[in-house]
Amino acid sequence: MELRPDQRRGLLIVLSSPSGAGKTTISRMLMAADPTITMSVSATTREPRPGEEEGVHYYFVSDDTFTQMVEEGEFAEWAYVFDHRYGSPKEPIKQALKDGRDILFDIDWQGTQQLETAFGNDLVSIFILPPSMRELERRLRDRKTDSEEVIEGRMRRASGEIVHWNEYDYVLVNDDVNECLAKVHAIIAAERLRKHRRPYVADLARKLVERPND
Ligand SMILES: Nc1ncnc2c1ncn2[C@@H]1O[C@H](COP(=O)(O)OP(=O)(O)OP(=O)(O)O)[C@@H](O)[C@H]1O
Ligand SMILES: Nc1nc2c(ncn2[C@@H]2O[C@H](COP(=O)(O)O)[C@@H](O)[C@H]2O)c(=O)[nH]1
Repeated sequence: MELRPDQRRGLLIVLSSPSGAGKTTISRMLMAADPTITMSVSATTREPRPGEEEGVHYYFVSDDTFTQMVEEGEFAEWAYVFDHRYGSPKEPIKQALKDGRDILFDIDWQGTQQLETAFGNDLVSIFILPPSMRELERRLRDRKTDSEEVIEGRMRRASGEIVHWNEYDYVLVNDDVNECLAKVHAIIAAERLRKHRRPYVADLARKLVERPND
């Protein structure tokens, strides 16, 4: 079959950060700017926040349902985060890779490690740092979605997430959100051009060498 110049493998794009650093905000801006990217919708055992919709932000499931999903091998990765379980369904990932579409994950470091093991070269991982712990706490409070107890728990666990920064391909500081978003766009644009994702260039180079007079 003839290869098209723009034909390439789909990309798994992972965003991780301590809670409140801005991955959800950046993911939504990215999706609005580039509708070719699909968001991976996780399943979680936590309660929905005001405004969160079933099947859009998460699949909200009971503990028993989550256990059943794990046992039936429905997750590409899953982990305990902040006393709840969260997992990325496997099927949409397989479909996206097959169709050459990019899929975006807002997951923690444990999930990133599992996806890296499973998908290796198809994954690009980005860690987002807040400019300071004080600003991280301000953002969590300003969001007004969590109780004092939840905010304190997330702040206590922030450094446990941040220590994994060096396991990621890229590390960005989300100070000005538009600047950070522009850097995420630049990373994705460059990653899409990497030679191992583009069978056309390998094929063209081979033909140019084999048939220099064509
Ligand atoms: N660069 C920024 N400057 C100021 N506020 C920001 C910035 N980026 C995000 N925020 C705000 O910080 C709050 C937390 O952001 P967001 O919900 O995107 O974080 P998160 O990393 O996805 O958190 P979680 O892991 O809990 O889902 C939101 O109210 C968001 O509007
Ligand atoms: N390993 C996974 N982590 C996930 C997944 N979905 C979300 N998350 C991470 O959980 C925390 C908390 O999220 P919140 O929506 O309750 O604020 C955050 O760090 C997410 O990145 C998942 O499927 N797997």
